[in-house]
Amino acid sequence: MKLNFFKYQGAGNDFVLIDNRDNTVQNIDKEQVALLCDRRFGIGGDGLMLLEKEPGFDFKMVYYNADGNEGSMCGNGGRCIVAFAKHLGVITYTTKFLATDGVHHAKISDGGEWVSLQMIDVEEINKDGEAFVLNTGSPHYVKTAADLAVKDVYNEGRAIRNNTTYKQEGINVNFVEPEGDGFFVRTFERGVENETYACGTGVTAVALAMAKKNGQFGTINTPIRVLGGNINIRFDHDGERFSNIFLEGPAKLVFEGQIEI
Ligand SMILES: N[C@H](CCC[C@H](N)C(=O)O)C(=O)O
Repeated sequence: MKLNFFKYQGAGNDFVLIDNRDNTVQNIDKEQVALLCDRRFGIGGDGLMLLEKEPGFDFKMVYYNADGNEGSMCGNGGRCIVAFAKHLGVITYTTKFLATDGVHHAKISDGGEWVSLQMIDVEEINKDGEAFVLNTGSPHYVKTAADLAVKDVYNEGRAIRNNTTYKQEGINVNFVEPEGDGFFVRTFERGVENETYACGTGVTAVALAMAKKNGQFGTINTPIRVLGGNINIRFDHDGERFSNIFLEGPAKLVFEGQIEI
């Protein structure tokens, strides 16, 4: 099968995107997705997305993790597929699309490289020892850390992701340290099974967990630095519920090409 692909990155979280409005990609298997995402034998990416037609929506986002398993919601992927939809002429500056966790609204800047994506509302934040556990479309573990720049995120994150509590379903592990008027965050991602340069649902989880931890209510704006750039999260917190959550950051086309699989 010959595929035309587009490679995007959002704060260094990178993805292979395929326009599947004509349904040429059907029953893509785990090995094929993993090969496309492989940085040595394939194109390379933290995940792969198909942009598909969906009645009542501008498009549907189908997301796979780099290991080939169909993943849950991907925030940076969501921002990249919005930029891709604009590039294809499917949308102009605003959109309503469907993803695995439900309906998403998004807005894209004039230049088409800055995307604000609404995330699902969150009510439940649990504790695991000192850490926070919540689902922002994907499951996340959030733990504060000191000297994050030199932390062994790969080994510590992998150990948490594979402990008896999380081994079966997996979890994304985020370490956070205060920085300026926001935070610095590093994430070990399930499905990539490695540290990535950014994780959108992850930084969203961090922003909400830190607001809960610090007792912040009202409309909150949280700037977060990740290894691949800067992301902003704004949301409302009424003490019970987090709503109007927006994940904002860059989404850029890197290159496009054709590959035979
Ligand atoms: N990189 C993604 C998360 C992908 C989800 C995945 N790692 C999982 O939970 O299976 C993001 O920007 O939100």
